[in-house]
Amino acid sequence: MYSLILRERSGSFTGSLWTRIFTRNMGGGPRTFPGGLNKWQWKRMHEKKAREKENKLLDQEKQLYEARIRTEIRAKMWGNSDSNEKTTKPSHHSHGPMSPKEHIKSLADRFMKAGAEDLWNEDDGPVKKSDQSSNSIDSASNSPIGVRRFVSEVSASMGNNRIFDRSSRGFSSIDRSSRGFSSMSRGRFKRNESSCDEGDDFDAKKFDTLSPFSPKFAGKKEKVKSSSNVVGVIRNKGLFSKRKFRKNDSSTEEDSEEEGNEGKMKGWMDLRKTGSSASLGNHDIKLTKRVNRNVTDEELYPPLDINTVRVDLSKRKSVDYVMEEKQEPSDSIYSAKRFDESSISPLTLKALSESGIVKMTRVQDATLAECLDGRDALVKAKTGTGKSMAFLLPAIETVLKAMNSGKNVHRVPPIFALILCPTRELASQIAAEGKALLKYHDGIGVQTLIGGTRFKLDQQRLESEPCQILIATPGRLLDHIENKSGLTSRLMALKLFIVDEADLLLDLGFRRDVEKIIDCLPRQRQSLLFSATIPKEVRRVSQLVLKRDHSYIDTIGLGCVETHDKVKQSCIVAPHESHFHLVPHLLKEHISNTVDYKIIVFCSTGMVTSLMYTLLREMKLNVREIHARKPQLHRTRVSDEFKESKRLILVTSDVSARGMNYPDVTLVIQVGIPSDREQYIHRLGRTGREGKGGEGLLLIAPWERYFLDELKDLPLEPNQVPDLDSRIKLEVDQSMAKIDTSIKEAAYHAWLGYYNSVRETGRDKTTLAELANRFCHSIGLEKPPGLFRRTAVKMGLKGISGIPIRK
Ligand SMILES: Nc1ncnc2c1ncn2[C@@H]1O[C@H](COP(=O)(O)OP(=O)(O)OP(=O)(O)O)[C@@H](O)[C@H]1O
Repeated sequence: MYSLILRERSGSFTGSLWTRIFTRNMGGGPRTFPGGLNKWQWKRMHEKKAREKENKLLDQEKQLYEARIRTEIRAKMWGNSDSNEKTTKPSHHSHGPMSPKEHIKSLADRFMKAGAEDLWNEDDGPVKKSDQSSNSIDSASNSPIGVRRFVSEVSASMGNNRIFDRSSRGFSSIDRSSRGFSSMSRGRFKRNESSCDEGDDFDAKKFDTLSPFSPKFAGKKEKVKSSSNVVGVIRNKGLFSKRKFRKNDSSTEEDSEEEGNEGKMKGWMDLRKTGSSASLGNHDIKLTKRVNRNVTDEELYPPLDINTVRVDLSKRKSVDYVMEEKQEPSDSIYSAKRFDESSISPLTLKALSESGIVKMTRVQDATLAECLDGRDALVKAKTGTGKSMAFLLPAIETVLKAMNSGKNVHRVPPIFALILCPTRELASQIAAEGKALLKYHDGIGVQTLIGGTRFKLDQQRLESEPCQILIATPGRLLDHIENKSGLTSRLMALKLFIVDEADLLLDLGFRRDVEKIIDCLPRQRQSLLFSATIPKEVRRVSQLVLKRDHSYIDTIGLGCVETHDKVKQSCIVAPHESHFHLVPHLLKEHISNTVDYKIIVFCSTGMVTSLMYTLLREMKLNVREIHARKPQLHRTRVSDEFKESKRLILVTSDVSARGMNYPDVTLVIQVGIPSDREQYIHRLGRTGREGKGGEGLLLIAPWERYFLDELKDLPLEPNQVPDLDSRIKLEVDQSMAKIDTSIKEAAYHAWLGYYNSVRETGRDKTTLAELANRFCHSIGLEKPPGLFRRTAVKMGLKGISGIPIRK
């Protein structure tokens, strides 16, 4: 994320840039670095702190878990046998020791949540019995099925859309036969496979790389036909072997720590074979020995408990099933449920029906009841499927409830719902949607706090107009909090905290600000996180905001791609020098084939956006630009115009990548690699909204091909490089020649800054300098413009040949 910020800011490396704080690229205004730190020291300090905090959280969780397991086993060893279990059995929710039955059941509950596999480590799987097991137990009961495989089956029987409830309320499942099963089993390996539409057969090989307990490892490869079969297998073999707490995948320090542990692990693994059920790190050595002495497998895995689990699972019901039951086509974004079947207020219903909104989308159906219940939730749903409404409706209900509670004795007018989002345009868009929903609710107001407006005016507006729902970008909100504008006391009554585009806001670039904001919010509150992409790391750090017993609601489904089937995706790999020729060609081609075209062109930085816009304007195309360096008034005007228009091209940086709802976009072109896979998905998501069709095109240079690996599970078709006709070439060259050198120089600097911050390209500075020079020539600059010495030092480019330094 930081690199993203840098990209936006790196359009021109002027002195003023480096004296500005690395605020959010999309929202915040300038702030100075406290303590006289420079930008890099500031960044490193924050990254270090964030890492430390994460590690601390993980350690705490680990310790708690270990302590509980130890207590449970100790209780089991010393007298808590089956016979007296009934009298000594503590409540499931207490922190006291559990009986073996409860222990196995609670573990089963944890592991059998689809999605829980994110929390497993590679070795999770059943204990592989010593030789005699393979000889003495019949093959059906002895199949060395992995926990992953078991969950896959169980998950499959629940369909693709799921609600995973961390509490005992759980979800329901129905047996949907092998079709669902195979799609779910593939889901867990989505990074390695193309899509959930791939063949139907469950392939045991897929487990080979994941678990030493996979069928191949055991010398067998078998297909599992029914979940009851699997349950039987698990009952006999022991379901759970080891749960190691996975640390931050990206941290090399932590990686090496885990590697170091591997040797030790091997030692205790041998012991473990004799019977431990749930184990953790080296602490299980002791535990396993005790289990070995006193407890039999029979006691640890009582058949009755597995049956209970089976019954439990059969009660759970997936969202998918609900959809099928109500005859809704599986590719529709809509559910069969109507808003008037829910408990939202009649005045909101009136506003909805007036806008022609009757049916819920799937994400709204899947989340509304949960959110209205006051539960915390982490929600994942595809782009353009109505997530904003899914959180605005509970926000309005929360406000109504709080205002009618009779406890309204606040000294200052309270803010009951706070919605955090990454960009100014998105905040305004959500506010507009909120206002439309509140049309008939007198006295309830939605307001925004976003950068680019005057601080004092914000303050006056907040004081003079009703504001029970506040929508803010983190930077500006923090400015208000830090400047003691009276906002903190108004937030003390907060009931609901919502983070839209949660993965971006919990990423390192924003996380610190989000943490500071959370520190100012009451602990007793409901929190909801929404995004179309939720990488594993985000699921982990979501604990910063959510309660431990939050629900994870995923309407996409494991193994199903996060992009829409109706959006055709393709990729062109062409030399970087040709990109400025190819883009106009591709635009003209699309325009000639599409009557009501509406195109978004994403460029990697603000200044490259500016250059592309100027070129297209020179070529007399109907084009507009938005990026962070444009004044807010311009950004708002263009954004509104693009919403309303047809036959228009918007050239933009990532400020428009997330959440923006521009209806009926027919084509999205991404020039150069996006910052990551998630950003690709969000940019692409500007087309194909509300279940409509669209087209996405990624244009990259041959040396950017490595990025395609990140997208290999998406249906991205390779396209031929189109033959450029000489007229277009000439037109581009002539138009480029007319563009002011300062725009090109700024674009060169921004380009260099962007690719320097991309890990893969930033490592080899000499190659980077060469590529930058090629880019420089392609935009008509004779030689690369010099960098300030300080800038070159900070970027690690001082002394690199091809990087001139300004005198
Ligand atoms: N139930 C509904 N019926 C009809 N239209 C709806 C419904 N819910 C939302 N919409 C419309 O769908 C469009 C897309 O919604 P929204 O912008 O909330 O999508 P999103 O899931 O938040 O997308 P992104 O992931 O890009 O942020 C909006 O125009 C919204 O008004």
